[in-house]
Amino acid sequence: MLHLDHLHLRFGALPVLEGFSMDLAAGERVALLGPSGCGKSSVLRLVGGLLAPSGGRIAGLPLRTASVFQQATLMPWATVRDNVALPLRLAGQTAATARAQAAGLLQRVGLQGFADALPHTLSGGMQMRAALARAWVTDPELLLLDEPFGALDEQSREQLGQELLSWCAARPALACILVTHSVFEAVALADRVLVLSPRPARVLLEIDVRAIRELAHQQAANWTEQDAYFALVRQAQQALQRGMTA
Ligand SMILES: Nc1ncnc2c1ncn2[C@@H]1O[C@H](COP(=O)(O)OP(=O)(O)OP(=O)(O)O)[C@@H](O)[C@H]1O
Repeated sequence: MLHLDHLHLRFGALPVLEGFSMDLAAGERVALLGPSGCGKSSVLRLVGGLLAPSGGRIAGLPLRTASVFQQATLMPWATVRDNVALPLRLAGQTAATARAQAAGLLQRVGLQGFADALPHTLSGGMQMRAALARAWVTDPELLLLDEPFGALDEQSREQLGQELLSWCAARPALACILVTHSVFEAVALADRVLVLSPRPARVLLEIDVRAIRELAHQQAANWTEQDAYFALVRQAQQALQRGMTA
């Protein structure tokens, strides 16, 4: 579906990407894991059209793309429902239709009862739920997630991660790129993990989480899914450490 082909990006004299490539199939979740400042968010911003590459090519970008960032970035003066309804209003739907759809989504993310609240009256986790609802309301084909759970406590991270998985499970064609600092989150949420080098980012290691989970299923008697999970986490951690010391 999406092809990033030898992307180059500089900020002034700073080379951030020098020939970065990756592919993403429809329905696939790919996590980008890498040291701080290596260029993960820049990749997302290029895909989201917030930055233009100085070289290379982005092909196969779907029509409906939605982004969620570490900050919920809700409009402070609008109710939670109107925040979630905004993408539909911008797409030309009537206020009544957009609000009705937003209300359904708010229920889905556990924010029923908060539709008329202003964002500042919600906790960080609740604001992030609203931001996810705002992304989901457009029924995107591609979801760009930039450390969406980074500012949350562990329990909220876990809960929202599970909600994300169940949302994706109900939409088999939805593809996601998830930027995260957490090896655990990457392995738990992604189908494929790309471990990136320090800037300029290049792929040090690609882990196919699905294939290894499948292997664990086949060998269930002596290798559980939990063993596979920790093996993957160790593999990613070692690749990150090797990248840092290379
Ligand atoms: N608008 C900008 N102007 C100048 N430099 C920038 C800009 N945005 C990012 N950079 C620099 O580009 C590099 C890559 O930034 P980016 O945000 O993509 O990294 P990252 O891997 O997402 O980092 P982190 O994990 O810390 O969020 C960093 O060195 C950063 O300082």
